[in-house]
Amino acid sequence: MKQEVELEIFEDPRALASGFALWFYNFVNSRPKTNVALSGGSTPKLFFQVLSNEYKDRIDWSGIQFFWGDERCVPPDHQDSNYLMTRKNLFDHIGIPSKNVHRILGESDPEKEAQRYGQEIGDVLSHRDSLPVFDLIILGLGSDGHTASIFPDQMHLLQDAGYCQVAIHPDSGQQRITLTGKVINQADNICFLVAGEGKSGVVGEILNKTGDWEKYPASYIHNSGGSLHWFLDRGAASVFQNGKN
Ligand SMILES: O=C(O)[C@H](O)[C@@H](O)[C@H](O)[C@H](O)COP(=O)(O)O
Repeated sequence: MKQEVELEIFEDPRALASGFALWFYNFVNSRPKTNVALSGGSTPKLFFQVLSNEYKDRIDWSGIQFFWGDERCVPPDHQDSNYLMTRKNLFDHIGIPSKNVHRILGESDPEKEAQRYGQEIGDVLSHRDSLPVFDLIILGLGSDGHTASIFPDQMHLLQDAGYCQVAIHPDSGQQRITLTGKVINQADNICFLVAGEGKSGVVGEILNKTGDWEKYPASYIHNSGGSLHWFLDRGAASVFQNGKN
């Protein structure tokens, strides 16, 4: 079954962050409770800043359970930590109960933590077809086609039977913990946030199914039955829109 992609294109990264913040506000306010998995990366950072500046008092934060789609295997005060980025740009500015923040313990033994976090997800979320269901997963896209921490040389993580696994960044060798493709694709809503011309080639290939699209993990993210949204800025959308690749 071919899944429709809902696409929104904004002028620049800041407009994209504002547009997605409005979408997020409407989403969480239309439901009593939300389980969301966050992403690392530069666009989510802007999105968190907009949320804390403009939506701080307009969202009932106690109704949201925050998880992560991936984390770097570093302590929570390390500059590479996705948790630290979220804390600094969002949690430090809003009233979020600590029981609502389900962080990946990047400082723990990676294999054990992947197991533990998978168990935590399994315990908190409801299930469909024996898999936990996120209401929303926010994803970024690397210029090599990776998403969460599923890299092109580790495509097996798309199909892995676990909920979480250890991944290795192909260039730096840094260990990561990532949700597997099965859990990502079980989400009710998946939102890619992608900004910048540097991503335009890979975005064009994935959305037009041209070139090397089959080699990119992000090409295999489609939540059967759910909604798949791509939020782009003009730079990231340029090749896709011109149909140049
Ligand atoms: O922790 C991470 O690094 C990610 O979750 C990763 O998948 C990221 O979203 C992309 O690499 C895009 O990152 P940018 O938005 O910074 O380009």
